[in-house]
Parts: sequence; structure tokens; C-alpha cells
Amino acid sequence: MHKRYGERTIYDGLDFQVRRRERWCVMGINGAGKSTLLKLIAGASEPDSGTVTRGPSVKMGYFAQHAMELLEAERTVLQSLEDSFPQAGQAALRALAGCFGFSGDEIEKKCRVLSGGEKARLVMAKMLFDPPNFLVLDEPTNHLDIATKQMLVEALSRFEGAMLFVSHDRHFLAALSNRVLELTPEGPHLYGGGYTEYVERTGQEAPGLRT
Ligand SMILES: Nc1ncnc2c1ncn2[C@@H]1O[C@H](COP(=O)(O)OP(=O)(O)OP(=O)(O)O)[C@@H](O)[C@H]1O
Repeated sequence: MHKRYGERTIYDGLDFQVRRRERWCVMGINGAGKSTLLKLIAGASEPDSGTVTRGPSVKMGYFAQHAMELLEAERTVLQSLEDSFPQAGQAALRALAGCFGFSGDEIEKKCRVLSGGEKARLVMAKMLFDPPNFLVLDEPTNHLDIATKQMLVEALSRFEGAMLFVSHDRHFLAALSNRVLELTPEGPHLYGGGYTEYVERTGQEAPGLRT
């Protein structure tokens, strides 16, 4: 596919495939087009030419920072889950909230008072309730505290579907990736091993690593 913003070419004939059980981390400097790729794959943006094709049984879950801004301010955590899953029983939704760290009265908190980490947890609870088999995650650990991040890494390491993600967290990259897609000015570089092997082989860490 081809994608440009005004004069700026982001992809000039990118050809890339994610197969079952592959877990791709997408690396590149600021502005390399990481988030754009995830948006294109998730259908949140369209290529100028070329196509994005999803397998017939693919059920995608997409996490992006803007999803946190879309939570309705005056709805509580529980109401927000009920709005997303009107068919689900209260007990199931309370259990779901509990799994994502909302205990006791916390499910009565309105979305407008939630911290960044709490919003991220609520968005993830919604994304994972009806499990997808392909996760597209744009910096999912940005607002998470260490305990929640660890919980997410453990949960995702048991996830059997495919993944494509952008992260600046070394532990997240190392624990979860088995493929590396590097977006460079010369074009994409595909690497058939995970992040740890990539670092061992190239001697380079991901640009913009935070930990
Ligand atoms: N809607 C848009 N209109 C114009 N330019 C855009 C738009 N979205 C992204 N860009 C530009 O396209 C380039 C790629 O953006 P993208 O967000 O994909 O980069 P990224 O690799 O995810 O960067 P970062 O690491 O900073 O998050 C950037 O230069 C960005 O400013």
C-alpha cells in the first residue's frame, strides 16, 4: 500500500503480512509511521492506494490512545461496560472490572475522574471481554503502573492470537514479540525473531525506549 500526508510519503509500496500466532512489534523513530500502520490495519485510516485485507475469521481488537478520550465522562465504569455489552449480566461485568483492577466501589467512579491508567484499564477490559484473535495495540502500557503492566504482559503472553504492537517498553517488547518490523527511511526491515534476538543480533535497542 501507499500512504502520504501532503508532500510526505509514509509508505511507498509497503507489503506486509501478519499470520496466525505471529506477534510483531513495530519499531521506528518518531514519525516513522508506526501509528499510521496500526490505523491502516485496524481500518481507522485508508491507504491512498493498495489494500488491507483481513482473513475471514479475524476478529480484531484495537487499542489506541484516542480510545481513552472516547469514554463518556458522566458514565461510571460499570455503566460504561454495560453500554458496551448490553447482553452481559452484571455479575460478569463486575468480574471483568475486577480482573482489570476495579475493586469494590471503584466501579461506581465516573469516567471523568478516572486517571490515565484507570481509563486504559477500562478500555482494555472492553477490548478483551469478547476475546479477539488479533490484537493491534498502540502503546498500551503508556499510562499503566508497574503492577498493571505486569498483569497485562502475563495475560497477553497467554493470548494465542496474533498481535501487532507499538511499545517503548523494553519488558513488553521482549516478553511478547516473536517478530520485528522496523520502519526505516529506506523502507521496512522484517526480522523473523523476537525483540531480544533482534537486539542481540543488531546490537541496537528500539528508538525511544523508555525503561
Ligand atoms: N492525519 C495526519 N495528517 C497529516 N500528517 C499526519 C497525520 N497523521 C500522521 N501524520 C504524520 O505522519 C508521520 C507518521 O506519523 P505516525 O503517527 O504514524 O508516526 P509514529 O511512528 O507512530 O511516531 P511516534 O513514535 O512519534 O508516535 C508523522 O510525521 C506525522 O506527523
